Amino acid sequence: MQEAMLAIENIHTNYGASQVLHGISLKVKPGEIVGIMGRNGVGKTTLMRSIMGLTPAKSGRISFRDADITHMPSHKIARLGIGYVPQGRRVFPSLTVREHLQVTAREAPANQWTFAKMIELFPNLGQRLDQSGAKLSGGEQQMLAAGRALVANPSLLLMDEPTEGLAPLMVRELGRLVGALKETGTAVLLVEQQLAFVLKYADRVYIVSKGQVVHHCLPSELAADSEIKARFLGV
Ligand SMILES: Nc1ncnc2c1ncn2[C@@H]1O[C@H](COP(=O)(O)OP(=O)(O)OP(=O)(O)O)[C@@H](O)[C@H]1O
Repeated sequence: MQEAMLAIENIHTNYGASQVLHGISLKVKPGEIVGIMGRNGVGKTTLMRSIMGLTPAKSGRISFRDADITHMPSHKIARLGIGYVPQGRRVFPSLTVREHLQVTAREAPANQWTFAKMIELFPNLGQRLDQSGAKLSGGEQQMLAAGRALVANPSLLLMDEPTEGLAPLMVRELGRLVGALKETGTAVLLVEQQLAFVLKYADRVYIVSKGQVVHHCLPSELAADSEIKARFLGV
C-alpha cells in the first residue's frame, strides 16, 4: 500500500476549556479523495483548522509528507502544498476575480493549476475577471475560492462543505472540478454533508461523531449500510 501523504495521529483540539476533537486519526494517500462525514457540530471544521494550523492540536501529531506540521504556522503549512477552501467560501468582497487568482498564484513550471487553466475550467469566472468578489453568485464564489487555493499548486486540497447552499447545476460544476482534481492526482480531503456527492467522488470515507472517527469504509459500503447512515448521518 502506498504511504500516506497526510497522517493524523490521535489529535486532541479544544477552544479554551471546550474540547472538540477527542483523539482523531486518519490518513490521506497521494491522489486520494477522502470524504469526512458527520452531523453538525461534531468537529469536522475544527479538524480542517487543526490541519491548517489555525486551531492547532493540543496533542497528537499531524504529518504531511516528511514534515511534522502539528505546530507549524499556517503560511508554512500552505507553502508545503496544502490548500484550504474554508466553509462559506470567504472570498474577499473588494478584490476582483483576477486579483483573487493572482494573489496566491505560483508560476512553478510543474504547476498544472495556472491562471489560464482555472479560466478554462470555469468559463463563468473568465467572463467576470474584473468583477468584485461581492458580486458573484454563491456558486461562482465557491469556484473562485477553489481556484484561489488551486493556483498556489497544492498537492492536497482541504474542502469544507463545498456544496453547501449551491443549486444542483453548480453542484454538478463542482463535481467536474473534483473529477479534474482526481485526474490530475491532486488529493482532496472533503468534508461534505451531501451523501450522494461523497458516494460519487470519494475513494474512502471516515465518519466522525463527537470529535472521534467512529467508522471508516468504502463509499459502496456506506451506501449499503442503513444503520450507520441513520445513526451518524441522520439519513
Ligand atoms: N471558535 C470557537 N470557539 C468555541 N467553540 C467553537 C468554535 N468553533 C467551533 N466551536 C464548537 O466546536 C464544536 C465543533 O464545531 P465544528 O465547526 O468543528 O463542527 P462541524 O462538524 O464542522 O459542524 P458543521 O457541520 O455545523 O460545520 C461545536 O460545538 C462548535 O460550537
